Amino acid sequence: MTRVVAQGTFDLLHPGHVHYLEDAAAYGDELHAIVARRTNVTHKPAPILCAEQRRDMVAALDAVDEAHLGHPEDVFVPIERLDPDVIVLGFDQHHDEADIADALAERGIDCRVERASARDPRYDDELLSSGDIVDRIVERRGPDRDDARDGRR
Ligand SMILES: Cc1cc2nc3c(=O)[nH]c(=O)nc-3n(C[C@H](O)[C@H](O)[C@H](O)COP(=O)(O)O)c2cc1C
Ligand SMILES: Nc1ncnc2c1ncn2[C@@H]1O[C@H](COP(=O)(O)OP(=O)(O)OP(=O)(O)O)[C@@H](O)[C@H]1O
Repeated sequence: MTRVVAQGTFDLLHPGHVHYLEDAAAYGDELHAIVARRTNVTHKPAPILCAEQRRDMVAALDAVDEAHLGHPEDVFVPIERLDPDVIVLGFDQHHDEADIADALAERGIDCRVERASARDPRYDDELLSSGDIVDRIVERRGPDRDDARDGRR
């Protein structure tokens, strides 16, 4: 049984996330997704949604066998617990394969590191970035929005 791990923030889910997780799942028999804690997302604006909601949405995807809240402090705690055969990084994830491989070796974890492919937009108006989705929401529903939702939540 080949166990695969994928990870990410997974704030506002989009087809790019689905592609990544399906790509990762193809590396083995069982895919575990680790959902980043807000405090560990320091390389970009913090996610809008809480970790539990982001975990639940990832868990609902067919490609994912189990989704886990990431460890608040040590990103290798879930890795040591799951003991995966493969860790698949996202196509643009800010982690270096060699650094991860070295960290795994230091911990005596026998696991290879792969990188998933990108999903390119299929439709003119497709948004394949959680951040871009947030930006569009602000643009269309923000304080100086033109399609005001008067009186509604
Ligand atoms: C091997 C690995 C294990 C990770 N484990 C955790 C974790 O336990 N807790 C956590 O908050 N984030 C964890 N992360 C996620 C990172 O914290 C980082 O925020 C995440 O990779 C965000 O990537 P993104 O910008 O693609 O969403 C892990 C990342 C990797 C590569
Ligand atoms: N278009 C895409 N194609 C393939 N993988 C993607 C795509 N978009 C995101 N991913 C992957 O999904 C994982 C989680 O990404 P993340 O949660 O950072 O979402 P994001 O949409 O990339 O966020 P943002 O664009 O706001 O940084 C990462 O490993 C990332 O590489």
